[in-house]
Amino acid sequence: MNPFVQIRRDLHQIPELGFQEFKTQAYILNYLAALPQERIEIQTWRTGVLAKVKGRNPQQTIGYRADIDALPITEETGYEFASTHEGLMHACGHDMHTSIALGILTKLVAEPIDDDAVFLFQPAEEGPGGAEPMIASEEFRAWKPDLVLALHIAPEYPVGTIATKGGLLFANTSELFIDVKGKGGHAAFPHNANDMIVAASNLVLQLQTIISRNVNPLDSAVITIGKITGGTVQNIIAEKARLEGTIRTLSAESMERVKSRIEAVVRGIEASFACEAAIDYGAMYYQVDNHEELTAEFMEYARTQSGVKVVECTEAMTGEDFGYMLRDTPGFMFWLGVDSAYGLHHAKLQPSEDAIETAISLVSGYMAWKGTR
Ligand SMILES: CC(=O)N[C@@H](CCC[C@H](N)C(=O)O)C(=O)O
Repeated sequence: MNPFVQIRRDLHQIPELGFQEFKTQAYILNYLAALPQERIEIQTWRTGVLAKVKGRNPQQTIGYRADIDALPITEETGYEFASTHEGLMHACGHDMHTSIALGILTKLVAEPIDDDAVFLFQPAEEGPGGAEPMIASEEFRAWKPDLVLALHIAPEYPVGTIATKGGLLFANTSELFIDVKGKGGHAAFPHNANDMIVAASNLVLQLQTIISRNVNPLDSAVITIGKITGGTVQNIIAEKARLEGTIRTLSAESMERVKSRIEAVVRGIEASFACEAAIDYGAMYYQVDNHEELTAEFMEYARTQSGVKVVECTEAMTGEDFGYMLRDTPGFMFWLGVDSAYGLHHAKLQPSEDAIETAISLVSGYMAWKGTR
């Protein structure tokens, strides 16, 4: 078996949430410690790792970023190597991302290039966001790359296909938490209470009218409420309820417009249900804006590689805090086909492990081509 498939399986068994990636960090550090050390320098930052592979005659630093955190999902893959952490799963492919990054790094240690390469094993992509504070850290600034790249697995594409485009690739995101508080009471006497289950249900539906009635149909936006909690038992009117969701827009300006409409709708719910409501926007991610020339150059390079099919895709409403790295440093992200019947954030996501070798060979080849004179 390809050693990086085994690494992916090891990581798959120990999924951890953002900024709690202690075992994952230890795994990465152990792996790096077992490599020949002459060209490697290592720093840790919170639960992340930064690893430099020194080049033979460096004129620039090429950055490669992999996110390492997991999601609060109970796995249903039936894998022999399923998650051993109850309620947590690598359901967004970050186990694949991390093993691929270790594979590329290993290749550059064995076959050094001229330029320095910095590998950023970044915590907390799913939330609350590790890229922005990592960029601000002394550790990152000491090794700031001149260009940076990353990939994300794509269940909908076959293995061997990569997809990307210059310019906007992923949306602006903002988490959304809304708490409503009314008056609880006996289920039989609704007129003596203010039922927050009914208020929250109305709110969910009214939020969707922002997308259908307030956003220009030619400018896409998404509001998804992924979780509703409230109440205690079936025959007590709920005093409180909480909606948890996310907002996606194609520009920072439409994010502001959507938020101002959310605030108006929430004020309306307060008035009509005689309740109090509080909005918290949680973590926000800046759009992933691929550098036009570097992306075009990478796509051209990838087209010359046997077994690689390059697709020019459209932008997607997914979010990625890698957008902050690209706001700071030129570079790009691309989708890596992994051919899974179940999509990202699904309990049955099963990315094809054949894509690990494809990605290691494509990206290490590109970095060698870009970083050797
Ligand atoms: C690639 C991917 O699936 N990224 C996540 C990023 C989540 C950001 C944040 N927690 C939010 O929900 O807004 C995504 O859901 O797109």
